[in-house]
Amino acid sequence: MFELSSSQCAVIQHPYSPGSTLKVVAGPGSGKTHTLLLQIRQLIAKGSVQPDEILVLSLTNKAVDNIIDKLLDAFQNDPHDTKNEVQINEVVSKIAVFTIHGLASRIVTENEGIVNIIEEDGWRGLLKLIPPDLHLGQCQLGGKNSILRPRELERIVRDYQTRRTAINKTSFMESLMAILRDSKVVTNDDLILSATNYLHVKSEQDPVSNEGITNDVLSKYKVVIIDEFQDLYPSLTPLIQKVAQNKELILFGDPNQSIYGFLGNNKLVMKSLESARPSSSFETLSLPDSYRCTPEIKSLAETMTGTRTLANPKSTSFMHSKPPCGIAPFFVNISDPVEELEWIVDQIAQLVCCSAKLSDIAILTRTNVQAKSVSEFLRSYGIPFEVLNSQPAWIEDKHIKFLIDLLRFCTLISDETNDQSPLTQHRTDFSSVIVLSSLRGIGSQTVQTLFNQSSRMKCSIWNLISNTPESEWRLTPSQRKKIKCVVKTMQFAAHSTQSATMTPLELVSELIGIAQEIGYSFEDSKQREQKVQLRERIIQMVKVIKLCENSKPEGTSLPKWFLATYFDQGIICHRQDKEAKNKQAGIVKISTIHSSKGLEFPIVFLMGEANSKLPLEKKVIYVGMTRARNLLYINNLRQANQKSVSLISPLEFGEPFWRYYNHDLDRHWKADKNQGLTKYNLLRKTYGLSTLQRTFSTLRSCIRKF
Ligand SMILES: Nc1ncnc2c1ncn2[C@@H]1O[C@H](COP(=O)(O)OP(=O)(O)OP(=O)(O)O)[C@@H](O)[C@H]1O
Repeated sequence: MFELSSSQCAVIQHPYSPGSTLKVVAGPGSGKTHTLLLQIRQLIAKGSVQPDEILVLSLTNKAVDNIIDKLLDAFQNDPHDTKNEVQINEVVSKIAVFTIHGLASRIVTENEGIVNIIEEDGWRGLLKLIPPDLHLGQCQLGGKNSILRPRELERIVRDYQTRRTAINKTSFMESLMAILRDSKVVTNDDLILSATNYLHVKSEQDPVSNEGITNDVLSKYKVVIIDEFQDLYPSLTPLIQKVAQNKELILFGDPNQSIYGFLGNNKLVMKSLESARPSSSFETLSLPDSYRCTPEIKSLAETMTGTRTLANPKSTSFMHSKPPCGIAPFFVNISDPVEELEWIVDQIAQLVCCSAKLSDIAILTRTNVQAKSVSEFLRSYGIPFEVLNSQPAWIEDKHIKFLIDLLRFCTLISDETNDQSPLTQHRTDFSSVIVLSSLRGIGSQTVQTLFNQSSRMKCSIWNLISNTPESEWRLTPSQRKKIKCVVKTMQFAAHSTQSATMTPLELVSELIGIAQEIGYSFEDSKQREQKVQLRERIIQMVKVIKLCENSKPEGTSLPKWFLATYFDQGIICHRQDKEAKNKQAGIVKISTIHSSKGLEFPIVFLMGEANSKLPLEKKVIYVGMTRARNLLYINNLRQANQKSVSLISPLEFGEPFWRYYNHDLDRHWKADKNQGLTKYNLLRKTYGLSTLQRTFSTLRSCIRKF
């Protein structure tokens, strides 16, 4: 365990003070996350607050993942703590760590039941409702050749809601709005707004006595810690203010790493948080140290992006920084994308022949598409890799998404069947559209006809198909037959999936069975590799349902609790898997820069243009560059005419660098030049590098100089 700097100690020892705000401004690699974790530990150790009185929030899953990942370690490494492992686990499990949207979702679900947070899939489902050749004012939405995309429909709906466009008030748009309203379909912004309203309404009801997350937020939590404050955007401000009311608010972040500026101006949020409390209760501390990047990397990152280094106005102490490593970051200008990837593979081969492990290396890209092509390229060489997603992969899987939609549909049907009040009626509409439009043999036309007929009859789609005789459905005989089969299965499923005695595994098996029975096709997972992947993701889903089973409050059904919390619970499982993966032999990490935020790697290859003049882009580049501990390669693809820094092969870095490298990573190091070269030759054979012209020339020059 390392010694804490005086700036870190100042934050950790900061006394608990209700109603105050502490803002900790910390540069990359200054130990922000580490300090945040130790501060939580200290607050509990001093008895200022109990573990279940601390709420930690962040905007991204990645940041939450990172905190959950390290929280247990921080407590286990406390030399003064005499608790055993079980007791430590218990303490850590009481600390609430959520994304802001995860917290909002829990509050809203607790108060009004299941809500549908609409994402791309949801909009895609709604697109199926649009009749051919539908004209709305200036816009033509439907038609055979319509290329309306989910995002465009989202924009049209938003504009229509706010009456910003000249779209006529048509019965179609009104029915679409009704579906969204009655099915409680919300966007992320709506979710934040509703959660804020519930907190306002509940805080006015006296006394606050009931159990649940809303009351925990209002009366139990004493300290609210927000990590990565630079990611907050204005529409979150009212919720944060309400959540932090009367509590100590601690904000950690780095304005230079604000890469979500496109969501809104973070400075406005910080201003309103500052002005909400008297200035005497607002304190700013900074962590100016730099434990991660070599000075070579840090100063290049600052010069290239025009970032100002953090000063520590309050501290007169020595600023901690790593000593120089002697190797400056490399600029590599390769104009051909394939050549660029070939070059990276060759460098990886050389690096692992020296002292690096495959798991030390990260390739950071600007886009997901670029990350995908890098992963395909590495796969073709047999190089093991892992793509770091901002969300656990199972949640992103379209088949799993369907199973979740199906479970939501079953649960809502069950509610609608048991409660025919106007509030519950129509809640199934959105799910009906999403589920029906994903089934084989049920085309957009069938969904549109049912939607139009139910709108005219002023009943829900489910009500229409489950309660009226099939002869009244305006469908063809074959369409009727299919819908009849869906209704029959779903009526049974609405009952079976809600059974209190069902185990998580039984629940998922039941869902898969229902999906197949109603005509959902898992067919694109026919290939062995995809089948294995889907099976693994289904196992993930079962694991998360198991976690939900353990944390489920009394009186809430498992499906409902899962639907409300699977996102956050999924992150916990993601962490357990990561631990298992880390134990495997080394794997190269591939990630977009956005998903790499908060992480660090000994060696980073940064792909894409690095010389942008746009302020937001500069911040993205800054984040990418500062993920590297020791070696940074900037593949400045679009700047092919810019002069490259002359490249040195890793095999030529020399002993002092590799000694430095191993010391930095706390590894034992044994110099052996020849072994490195032999290994490189072996790798060339294994990965087929010898087929590459370029590699040959690098290799030849490398052998000559060795
Ligand atoms: N006092 C210390 N002495 C030595 N190393 C430290 C110290 N504090 C933190 N570190 C190390 O510095 C590295 C960066 O720490 P951490 O990830 O907490 O930084 P961060 O400020 O959260 O970075 P970023 O803002 O880029 O996410 C980690 O490897 C951590 O173990």
